[in-house]
Amino acid sequence: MKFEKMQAAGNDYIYVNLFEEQVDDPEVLSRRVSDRHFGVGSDGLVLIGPDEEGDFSMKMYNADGSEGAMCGNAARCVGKYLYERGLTTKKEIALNTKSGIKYLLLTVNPQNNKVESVRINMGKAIFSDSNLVTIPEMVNYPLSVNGKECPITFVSMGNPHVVIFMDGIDKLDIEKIGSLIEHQPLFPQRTNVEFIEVIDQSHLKMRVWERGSGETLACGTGACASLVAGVITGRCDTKASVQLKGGVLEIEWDRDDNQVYLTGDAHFVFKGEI
Ligand SMILES: N[C@H](CCC[C@H](N)C(=O)O)C(=O)O
Repeated sequence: MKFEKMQAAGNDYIYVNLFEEQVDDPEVLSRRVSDRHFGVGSDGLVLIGPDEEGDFSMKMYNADGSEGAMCGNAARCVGKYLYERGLTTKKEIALNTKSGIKYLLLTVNPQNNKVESVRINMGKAIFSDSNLVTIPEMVNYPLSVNGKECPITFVSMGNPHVVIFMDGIDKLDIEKIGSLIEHQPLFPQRTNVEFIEVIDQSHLKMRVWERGSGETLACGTGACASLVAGVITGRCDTKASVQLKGGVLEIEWDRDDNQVYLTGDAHFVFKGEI
């Protein structure tokens, strides 16, 4: 099976083109390729395929094999893959995901015809979803973690996110606290967790603990959820740069229409065959 490894802000996935390859058990394949010692090494697996409703489809799996409904960093990589590998000449692509159709806008360098950045309409930020969280509208909700009260804000971007504003995120024991929150019974499908330091109104610094993959260098949906949580708790503007371990993402929330936009780059790392 042929694959390509791509990364966006250091969030790396193995990409398989279903127009050419067949994948029978994506959950097993994701666990196998993601392993950084016994596999290729990635945060998960992404499958690119045909679609009846949108132009193409994207499916994403975490490193533990669980399926994620949406992935902002992978969606940008898929845009670059589709254009540069010749599957489309469109610069506006409707990508169908488990959380609905997302619209991608590619910025292409006319000199070399390479995709320099991708802007995605990530859709609505949702504050209550009984499938994802048992308490509606958790804004600065005092969650008890390890016997300590920790104010959390819940935002779904199609997938669940818990946002925590705090100082000193560099020193945080994210393995411990991230995993504890991921598995809280409040979140029936587990949750992604973002730790945010507010630099100023338009600059956030973030570390992320991803459901099913552990700490990753970036999370697009997480950056969107964090900006929205920052706005509703009065900490930042509706447009901000989010600095992650693996790069910077630009996020904008059109509050009137409740549409969140994510912009950032995407890169090929290598091609391989297993
Ligand atoms: N890294 C991804 C999100 C993966 C989410 C996944 N961990 C889940 O919801 O289970 C992003 O850029 O949006």
